[in-house]
Amino acid sequence: MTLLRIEALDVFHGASQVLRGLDLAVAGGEILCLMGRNGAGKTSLMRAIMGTLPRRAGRVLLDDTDISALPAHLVPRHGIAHVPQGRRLFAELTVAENLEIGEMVRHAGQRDFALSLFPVLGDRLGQQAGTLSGGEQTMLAIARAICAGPRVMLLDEPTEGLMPSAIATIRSALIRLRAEGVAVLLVEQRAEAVLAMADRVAFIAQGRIVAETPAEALRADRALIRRYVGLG
Ligand SMILES: Nc1ncnc2c1ncn2[C@@H]1O[C@H](COP(=O)(O)OP(=O)(O)OP(=O)(O)O)[C@@H](O)[C@H]1O
Repeated sequence: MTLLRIEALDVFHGASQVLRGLDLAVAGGEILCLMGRNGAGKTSLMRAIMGTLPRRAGRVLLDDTDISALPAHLVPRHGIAHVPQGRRLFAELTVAENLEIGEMVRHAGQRDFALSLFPVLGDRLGQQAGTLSGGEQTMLAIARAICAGPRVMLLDEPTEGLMPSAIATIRSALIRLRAEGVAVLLVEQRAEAVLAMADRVAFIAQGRIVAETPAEALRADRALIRRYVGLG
């Protein structure tokens, strides 16, 4: 069942239009990977869903409820969590304090679940977030998002630049979230990662979705990825 639906979204940066009538839907229990060239509008889409980038036109629906009019700070309370590029942790605060900030969003009682996905964080609750390794910081950003009890999770290239062991842990966590019925929208550029996780793949170019396909079709014919990313 569709949890997140984006309809005819127009977004501008100043005078330049970065999303053009963009439509996209993500179901609960689905990992949808968004692929596209640099500057295609992937990050802008995530920010527009969260309301941190203004929308000129179009709607964002969560479970058929229009949340477009909500101020950005209320969007997470409705169950959409965002793990942005750069993670936006509170570097001076401890692991435990960062998790508490996630919990304050919805009091969802998800801390133990989040820590079960990333046991290393449980061993480091008193450590300052800024002193964690890159992979651990990404795990903390995802764990903090999970603490808010999301039904929809947006992640912007979470495994970029990480070691294979951290990537594997994060991948397992996203697969667990899918099993819990969360709708996962993942910006991911590397074909291997997409093929390992995605149920469906949407390709964005110049602010529009130019193709959508079951990941199965890409697994059967990997050359399709290059063709689709080159579209537009
Ligand atoms: N703050 C900004 N001010 C003006 N233009 C911006 C701003 N942020 C992004 N843009 C422009 O909007 C377009 C879409 O950028 P966006 O970051 O959404 O793309 P992206 O697909 O996420 O790219 P990348 O893979 O490089 O992160 C690009 O042309 C970019 O130059």
